Amino acid sequence: MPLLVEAEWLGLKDKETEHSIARLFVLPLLGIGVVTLADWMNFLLEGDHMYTFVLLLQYTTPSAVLLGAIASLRGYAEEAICMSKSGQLNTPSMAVAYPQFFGTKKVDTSLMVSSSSSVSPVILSQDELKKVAAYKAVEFVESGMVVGLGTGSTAKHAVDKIAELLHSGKLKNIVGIPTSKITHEQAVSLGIPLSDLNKHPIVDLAIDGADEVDPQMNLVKGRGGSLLREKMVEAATKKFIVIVDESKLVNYIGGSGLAMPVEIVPFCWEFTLKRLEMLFIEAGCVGKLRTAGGSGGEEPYVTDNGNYIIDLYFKKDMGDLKDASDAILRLAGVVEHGMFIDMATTVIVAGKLGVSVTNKL
Ligand SMILES: O=C[C@H](O)[C@H](O)[C@H](O)COP(=O)(O)O
Repeated sequence: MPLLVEAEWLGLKDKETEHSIARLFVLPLLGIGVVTLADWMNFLLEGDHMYTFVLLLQYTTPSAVLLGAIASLRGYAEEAICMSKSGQLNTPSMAVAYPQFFGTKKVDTSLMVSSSSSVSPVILSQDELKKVAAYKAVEFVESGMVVGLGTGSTAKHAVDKIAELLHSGKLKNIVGIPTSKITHEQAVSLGIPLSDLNKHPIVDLAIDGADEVDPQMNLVKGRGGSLLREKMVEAATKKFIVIVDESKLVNYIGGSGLAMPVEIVPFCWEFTLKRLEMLFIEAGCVGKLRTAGGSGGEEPYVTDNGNYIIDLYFKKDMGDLKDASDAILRLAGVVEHGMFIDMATTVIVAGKLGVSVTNKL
């Protein structure tokens, strides 16, 4: 019986609490009830107390309940969805389970069925979802490729996986182009051969996270401070795969209410901040200098390129994104902004109901 149903009986709202209560209390009580009823109706082997005991044990221990939930992974499916340039979604074309995340050799793939089956109640943490999206993206990496290595907590999983495949010999002759100093350090520590855009001006494939993804696959990036190098590398790539967990999906750019970063030169940054706010006065835009470090955390955050970041917060939709982009870039003092408009070719979203792969045609 689906766990969600029991949770609904209890009138619970929070999904993780629902699932925990359902797994740890409701299901065991139901199990006891079913076994007791079966015993009372003489459905069990008469006089075989050990058999009854084992049945009760199976249905009441949390680990057994958890194993049942893991088995229900068969409902965890992936949909490959094609999206047209106009942003219309077409019918899902394929469905498989999460082999790369749970997938270790222990997974019984015979349990995997299509996404049209039941919805799995198994809860993944946000970091696990990021890993699912990242591992899926790495399936697109082929030997001999020049690969843009993104920055952030999601992209980090992709870099780890690429290194693992290189060491196991499943991938060969990969050249990585890191999008930040921190990714450079990670890749060096993992032994991934690296280069740069000077030597490799054309990148085959880039994999990176994002802070927001809108329905047209436009992005906000740079809350981790790496937007400039990311944009340089990802503008030079043939295929740009964005990897996110579902919390990053927004109806419109700026729609999360969180920062849209703009990298600026430090010179007279307050002047640039005010000019940025003025551009979007109708959208209720407020700008803040990003700070980090210092004894009180009040020192300006300095990017890998020696610049500052102004984080813009919008109360309303900023309107046409290309117009907004042009207006920002026309301001002297602005180096780059974190809107990645029409750049992603594939978006991989890992959510609690599965992972979707959306390609821009
Ligand atoms: O500057 C940071 C990058 O744009 C990241 O890709 C972005 O902030 C997403 O990071 P995360 O995967 O940690 O959410």
